[in-house]
Amino acid sequence: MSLQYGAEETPLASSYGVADAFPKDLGLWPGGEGRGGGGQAASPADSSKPRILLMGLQHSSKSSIQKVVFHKMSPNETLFLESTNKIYKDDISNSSFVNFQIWDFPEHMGFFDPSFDYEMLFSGTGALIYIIDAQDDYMMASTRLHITVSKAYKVNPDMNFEVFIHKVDGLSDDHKIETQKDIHQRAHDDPAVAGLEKLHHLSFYLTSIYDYSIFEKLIPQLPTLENILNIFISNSGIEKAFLFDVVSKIYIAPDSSSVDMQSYEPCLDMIDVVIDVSCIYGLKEDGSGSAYDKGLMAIIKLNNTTVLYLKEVTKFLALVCILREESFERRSLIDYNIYCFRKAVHEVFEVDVNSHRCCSHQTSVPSLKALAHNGTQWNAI
Ligand SMILES: Nc1nc2c(ncn2[C@@H]2O[C@H](COP(=O)(O)OP(=O)(O)OP(=O)(O)O)[C@@H](O)[C@H]2O)c(=O)[nH]1
Repeated sequence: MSLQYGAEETPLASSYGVADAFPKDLGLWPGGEGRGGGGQAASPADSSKPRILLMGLQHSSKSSIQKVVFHKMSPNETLFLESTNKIYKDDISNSSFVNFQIWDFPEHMGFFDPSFDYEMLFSGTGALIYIIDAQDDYMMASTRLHITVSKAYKVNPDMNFEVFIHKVDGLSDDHKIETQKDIHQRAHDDPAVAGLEKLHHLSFYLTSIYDYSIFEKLIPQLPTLENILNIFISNSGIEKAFLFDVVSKIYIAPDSSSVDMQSYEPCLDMIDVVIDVSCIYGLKEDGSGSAYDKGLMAIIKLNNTTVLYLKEVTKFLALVCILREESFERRSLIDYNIYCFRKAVHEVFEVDVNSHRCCSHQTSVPSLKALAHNGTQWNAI
């Protein structure tokens, strides 16, 4: 999947204008705080970053998804989250490599009120993710999904719609498929939705915070990065490699569906060790500087004739490779391939940023083809 985001540069002044049109008595623009770290209750002065809107019935998991994916909350801790009663706006750009806003919109706060300002909510939104709790009776959620997408489509036909059939960890494989089919069928049978051409392509995904699925769906660069990582590994004589976001520890692996913990854990530990040592001995005496610098690298030889090799890739990403000692003897070639890999990753994010800047409509995630045109070449061992 590639999520697409709107990239309109909405002037601040007009944001103030439309925000004022929200029904104030519903308490959606309060001075009060949103819950949890990192975000805030939405205010009229929102920036024009690409925006993803999370919607769904109460307890469908909007906040859990946001916290687990972007705030390192462990899935079990989500059991203690309180209900959200304001729009909760989260700016995902400072702590990670992804760059957009995600809004948790509690629809019970007036979405179905006749005076609700749909224009304000949907006009600046690039993607709407509707979450359906697969462990609950999903009839009501399906109906609400249809109403929501048809209202959103009227305001903003360019918007992308994705449906997460969520909490599938509790379902058997057969039950998952049945549920997906049923929800899909209902969407296409509904005359309100069936008439909207774009919604023929409404995408449904099975997700859970207890596995990798939710990360995969929320980080749009993921498939491209996965492909680049595959190309790098197959040309470098490397056993395994992970691309980690050093802050959140979200990782990308060549075959993410079958990551074995015996490879993953030492790589994760290595990042912690390197950052810890760097924090203790690498910062200046007054505490300034960064524990994760450009050019940072580390090598650890293990007692099983393998080597762990860590290299900085971007401000937020580190590549950690596991390779055999004899492969590591050709380190200069590996370094050259890492250099190509690094360049390719930078291009992915540059293309993304540039397309957000340049286009006035929807932008898509760059493909590997685009990277190939830019001339990155890999040397094989
Ligand atoms: N089994 C399972 N439970 C989940 C999953 N994701 C979230 N939950 C649980 O679902 C419950 C509701 O989650 P919330 O994130 O508070 O739901 P919400 O949509 O933000 O709820 P409101 O703020 O009331 O609208 C919590 O108890 C979570 O632990 C999942 O993938 N699987």
